[in-house]
Amino acid sequence: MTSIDVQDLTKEFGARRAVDRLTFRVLPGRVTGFLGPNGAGKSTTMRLALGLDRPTSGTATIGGRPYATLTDPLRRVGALLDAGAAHGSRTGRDHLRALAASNRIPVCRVDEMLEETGLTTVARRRVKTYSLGMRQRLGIAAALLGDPEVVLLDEPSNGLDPEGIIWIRGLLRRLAAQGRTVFVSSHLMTETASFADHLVVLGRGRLLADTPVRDFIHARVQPRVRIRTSDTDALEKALAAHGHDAVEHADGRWSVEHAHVEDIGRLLSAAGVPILELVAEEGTLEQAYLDLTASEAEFTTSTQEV
Ligand SMILES: Nc1ncnc2c1ncn2[C@@H]1O[C@H](COP(=O)(O)OP(=O)(O)OP(=O)(O)O)[C@@H](O)[C@H]1O
Repeated sequence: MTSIDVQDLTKEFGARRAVDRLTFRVLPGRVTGFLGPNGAGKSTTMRLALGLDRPTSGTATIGGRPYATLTDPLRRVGALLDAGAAHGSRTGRDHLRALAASNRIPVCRVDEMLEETGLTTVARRRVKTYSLGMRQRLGIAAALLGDPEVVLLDEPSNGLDPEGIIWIRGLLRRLAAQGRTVFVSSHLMTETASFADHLVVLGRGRLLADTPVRDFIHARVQPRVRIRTSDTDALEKALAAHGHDAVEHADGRWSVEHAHVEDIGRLLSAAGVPILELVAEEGTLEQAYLDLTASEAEFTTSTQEV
């Protein structure tokens, strides 16, 4: 099993503590979203995990070993940190061929990855002529070239157009379904909610949450049910009998706060209330995240969710 293990990790830049006694694990078979506002320490944590920077204290290991000690690291761990990393005067294809050659990766992977990332038609163009989105795709192709078990991507949706964003979502889901360990940083909530199963949330270098996305939302945002009926008296009576308050809106719909659609649907059905519309209004990751950061002061490492 190849997990990423971060243990009591701290990184200081002069007097500034960018990463503060961070402990979490990123497990295989799921996409873990790495969230936090600008400057929270996400990139620094990824750089430490990849051995690009030295921790002040603590450890970050991959499959139990520091990245620097891995043999054939590109075949174990694929990373996208900076899409500008490719040499501008090389073609995209040559960039990948050079990486394959220096990492003992079969050259057939180059064309496969160009295809996978939608770059086949521009593969013979120099990288300096690429758009930001194309560079991002090339960075992802490079990360996946060695067929790695562990994938770390820092803001992979950067510069991608809507079609690219849909593509990356599918790609991340596929990588996790293949059993890989997929760790993806972002500061875009809706985007992260669309691909992540699990979340690690940072605030000012500290761990604020390490929890499944679903639990993260449910713990912070109360669900609501919206109803439309042709018999409002029966609706109000049935809800009141079960201790629910219904609020009528100008458009004729009713809503019930703090309620699950399964419960409301069942009780209205049992009471014979005609239902024209029944909608679950689940909280969003954005609402949950804002709730968390608003109460950030209450969170310490002793109350973190694991
Ligand atoms: N090489 C460095 N020297 C000094 N300070 C640094 C260095 N790298 C990062 N920092 C500081 O560490 C903190 C964490 O930065 P980091 O880039 O890890 O955050 P981030 O969560 O990735 O943010 P963003 O979403 O903006 O990329 C910031 O205050 C940043 O200014």
